[in-house]
Amino acid sequence: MAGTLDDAAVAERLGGLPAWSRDGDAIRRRVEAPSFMAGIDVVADVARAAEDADHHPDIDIRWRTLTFTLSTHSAGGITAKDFGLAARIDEIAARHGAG
Ligand SMILES: C[C@H](O)[C@H](O)[C@H]1CNC2=NC(N)=NC(=O)C2=N1
Repeated sequence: MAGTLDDAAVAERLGGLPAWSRDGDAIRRRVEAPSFMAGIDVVADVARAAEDADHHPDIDIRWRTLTFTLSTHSAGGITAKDFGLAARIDEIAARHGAG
């Protein structure tokens, strides 16, 4: 589908984002926050970044563990937009002391 990255391009970009891995038509990372509320703050900042980018992750919250899953539904796969938001999520997690 137009805009989707091929397997080699996905693998190359994942090389620059070591916390992320591929799962089919999506990329995913887990974030461990220092506390439940710190995790919620991460989610709130990611939500703002997602709105700015008009690109929205799936988010799973389990106490201090957050899982972010990114895929471009309109394109039917992984695009540069997913990697752009992944980099933002890494910055936000680091700012909140989450890893
Ligand atoms: C109209 C709007 O741009 C689209 O619905 C956007 C919104 N956020 C989105 N987020 C994601 N992850 N995939 C999309 O295809 C998508 N589409």
